[in-house]
Amino acid sequence: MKLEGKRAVITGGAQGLGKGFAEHILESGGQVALLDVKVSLGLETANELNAKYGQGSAIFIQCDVTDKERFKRALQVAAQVLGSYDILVNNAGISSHEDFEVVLKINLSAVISGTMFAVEHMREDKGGRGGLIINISSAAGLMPAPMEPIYAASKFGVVGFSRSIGPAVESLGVKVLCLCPSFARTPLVTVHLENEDFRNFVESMGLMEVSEVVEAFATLVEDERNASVLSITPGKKEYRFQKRKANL
Ligand SMILES: NC(=O)c1ccc[n+]([C@@H]2O[C@H](COP(=O)([O-])OP(=O)(O)OC[C@H]3O[C@@H](n4cnc5c(N)ncnc54)[C@H](O)[C@@H]3O)[C@@H](O)[C@H]2O)c1
Ligand SMILES: CCCCC[C@H](O)/C=C/C=C\C=C\C=C\[C@@H](O)[C@@H](O)CCCC(=O)O
Repeated sequence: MKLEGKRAVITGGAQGLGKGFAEHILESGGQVALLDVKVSLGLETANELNAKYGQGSAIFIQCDVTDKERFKRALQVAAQVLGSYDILVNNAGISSHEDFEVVLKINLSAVISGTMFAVEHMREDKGGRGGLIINISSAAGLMPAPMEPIYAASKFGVVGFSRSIGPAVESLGVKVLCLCPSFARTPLVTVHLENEDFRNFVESMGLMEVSEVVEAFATLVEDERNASVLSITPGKKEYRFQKRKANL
């Protein structure tokens, strides 16, 4: 998909990878709505992006994606303010929490509800204009992560969901893509780097800059292969599960 003139909603867009994806869309001539629980940071980021890319290019909407009604309403507000939206990036995520169900709610359930809401908005058989849904999983959605088993469960879930729902919504003009980065330099990772074991593990895998993940995101969006899963590790970008069997 060419991004010029396209309108995107990005969950967890106040910082980190979400902010990086927003910058890429804006640089390509699109507009963005950032949804996040962090209100002052979200407003600050939207102001920064408007100053850089032109007033009206970015809006911020406060939203906790685990609250289904508010998430639905936030998407409706984004559609009203932007005119519509062509892309939803389900990016909001956390690594760990004392209550494992919170991790599953943010990292997996909200990806599912966001996808369902966006399909309803985009579906061509009900007057929509089609679109792209990009779900952010992780390398921990493709391989075991013994340090974070619940996180890994949520991210494996995102890969399985994206590969399954993509073919199911293709006839509606909607494609679902999935991105699986290994470690990147964002607050999600950097807050833990003082822990020596964690730091050693990250160093053994390598730590990407946000720009390397954004470059992979750009490839995924441009290629627009429905139900595809793109893995990005330092210096290596690779489509996984290439051979799709017939849709059952
Ligand atoms: N940074 C990495 O190394 C890495 C690697 C692989 C995958 N990921 C995934 O990429 C995504 C973005 O991660 P990041 O590294 O930018 O993290 P981050 O912590 O820097 O940013 C995540 C954003 O999500 C927001 N968020 C959290 N819970 C939310 C909720 N309930 N509702 C709305 N917003 C919420 C946060 O406020 C924050 O702004 C996550 O899904 C993460 O699992 C990150
Ligand atoms: C197997 C590949 C991993 C892929 C990257 C993943 O998506 C990103 C994860 C980001 C953060 C993970 C943090 C995990 C931290 C805890 O397990 C803990 O070990 C950190 C130490 C706690 C502390 O003292 O801060």
